[in-house]
Amino acid sequence: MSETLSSTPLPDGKDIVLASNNAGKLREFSAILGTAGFRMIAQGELGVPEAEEPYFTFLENALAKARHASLLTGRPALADDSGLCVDALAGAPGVMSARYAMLAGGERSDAANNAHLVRELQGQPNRKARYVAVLVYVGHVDDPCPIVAQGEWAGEIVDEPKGGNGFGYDPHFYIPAQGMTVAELAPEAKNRISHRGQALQALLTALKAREGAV
Ligand SMILES: O=P(O)(O)OP(=O)(O)OP(=O)(O)OC[C@H]1O[C@@H](n2cnc3c(O)ncnc32)[C@H](O)[C@@H]1O
Ligand SMILES: [Mg+2]
Repeated sequence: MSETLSSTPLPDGKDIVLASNNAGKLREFSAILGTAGFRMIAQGELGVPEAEEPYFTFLENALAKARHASLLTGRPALADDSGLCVDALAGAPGVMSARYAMLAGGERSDAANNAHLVRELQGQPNRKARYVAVLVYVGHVDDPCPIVAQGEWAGEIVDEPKGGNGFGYDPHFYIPAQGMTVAELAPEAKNRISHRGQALQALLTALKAREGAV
């Protein structure tokens, strides 16, 4: 394996590198895992550049991102590959959620992705969709037993954006049970019930068991 970016061991064994550059995800990770006694360090703070995400499943991309961060830092790493899967679009944008508009010749931004999504669903009565998050934790780059956790959250795509919270597709992702879009939900409410929140709770249980903390 190649040189790590930093060889200085951290004093606390509970430091985990968050293998993500998405500020929205990092906020949600820190809010949930911070209260569980794990200190999160964003990979950007350690100089880790964006990893390649060449695969067609969330699982493979998440594993690639976690290994990449662990390889370059020499530390445990946690990655999240997630996205929006729309029934009427055969599961698209799926693993391409972050690059949806870009792959159609537009820019890489939440605004462009949302505009592209609304266009693609024009005249389509079936609005069912779900968010999916797959989390992978590796204790080290060659960890033969990564911890994997998955969460899903069902909703409907609405044309009119509503709300200012969250990130990504949240202003267009309506949750019938809540009667509002995810961007209208308080951040704590989203973290409690979201795809990422569910996956993180499962991951935490497994992580604590591995740490011998339960
Ligand atoms: O790979 P990293 O660095 O973690 O950041 P990213 O934004 O590229 O993340 P992904 O490759 O996993 O792509 C996920 C995209 O799916 C969307 N997404 C995932 N979770 C979401 C959420 O909770 N709310 C809104 N959109 C979400 C959003 O557009 C993300 O950019
Ligand atoms: Mg990405």
